Amino acid sequence: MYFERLALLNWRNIEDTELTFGKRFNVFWGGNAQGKSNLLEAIFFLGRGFSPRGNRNEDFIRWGKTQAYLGATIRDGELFFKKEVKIGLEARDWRLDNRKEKKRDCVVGYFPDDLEIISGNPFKRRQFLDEAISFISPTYRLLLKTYGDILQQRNCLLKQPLNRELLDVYTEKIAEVGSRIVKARLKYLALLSPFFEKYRERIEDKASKVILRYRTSGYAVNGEIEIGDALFKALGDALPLDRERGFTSCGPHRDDLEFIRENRNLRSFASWGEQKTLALALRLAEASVIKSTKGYGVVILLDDVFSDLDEERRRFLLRDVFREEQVFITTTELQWKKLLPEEETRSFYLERGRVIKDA
Ligand SMILES: Nc1ncnc2c1ncn2[C@@H]1O[C@H](COP(=O)(O)OP(=O)(O)OP(=O)(O)O)[C@@H](O)[C@H]1O
Repeated sequence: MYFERLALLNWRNIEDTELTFGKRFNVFWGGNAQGKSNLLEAIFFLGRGFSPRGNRNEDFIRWGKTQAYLGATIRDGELFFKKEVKIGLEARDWRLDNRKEKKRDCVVGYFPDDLEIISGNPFKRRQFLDEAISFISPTYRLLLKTYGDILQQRNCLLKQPLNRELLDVYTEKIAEVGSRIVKARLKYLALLSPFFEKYRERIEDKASKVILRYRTSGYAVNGEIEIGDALFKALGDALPLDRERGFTSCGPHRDDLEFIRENRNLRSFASWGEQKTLALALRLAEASVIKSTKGYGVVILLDDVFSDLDEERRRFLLRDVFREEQVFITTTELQWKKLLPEEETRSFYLERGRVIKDA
């Protein structure tokens, strides 16, 4: 699958632009704050249906305007389709070949905000897991929705005078649906971890491994007791405190993913450089899981990755990792461009939201 054309109107600082991309490497370059990441974000938004940089319509729309438009022609083997979205201040209108439909495509992006997956609060890591799993398993998305609804109802009940019978029904439901979420996350981590370690090894300076460890919020997942039973018991034990606080304190909505090196949680110890390479390894692993489970290619977006990598690592990414995918790269300097195959590379120079050179 690859993006053949992209049209943008009033998307962030980009006024009105139409671009034709190459099947392999597409480089957006220029000075700081010219619109490179905005362009990359537009591709991600069209591909996946949400932005990695926020969710407010008014932020996507060019300041002073009331509507933005993105449209792309996407090729998939012999097929091609047109995907569009109009973003108003209040609503989004998705179209697929002129039909009202929203489709999720195989786009994986590394953006600088991804550092928060390593060092930010647990919500960021749960969000990473949930988005990645939902993409390969649409039923997981439904499961999350169901869980969210039950949780909300249980939290309401916790705040009301005790209705033990009804509360027990919701506790059972939380344990049942919650355990399915936890199992899906553990299964996903088992798929992700070997890829993550493979990429980490190649793009980090450190030899010591990083283990991805799922941390539950007060219930066991050690195989000795069924996860649903363990969660049910933990929910029961926490009930007096949960009623005092008015919310459910254990379950997948409170769990975390830990990055452990030499018994230390990197959330508190990773340097900025480590956070960056680990987050990059994680996104590359996410793409590899999609390829291995779905069996088809992924469009890769890399926002400001190359400036901090040495030549060996750049070469590894460009030659060993991305052998056939369409790759979009943003950069402020082009010294490393010689590593890209000239005949398979297109460059787009950006200045104040306008693409002024298409080499
Ligand atoms: N809704 C909007 N309307 C107009 N301009 C916007 C909007 N949202 C963001 N911008 C501006 O777009 C500009 C370009 O942002 P972008 O993140 O694409 O920069 P960049 O070229 O990737 O720069 P860097 O190399 O520094 O990351 C910024 O100055 C930002 O303030």
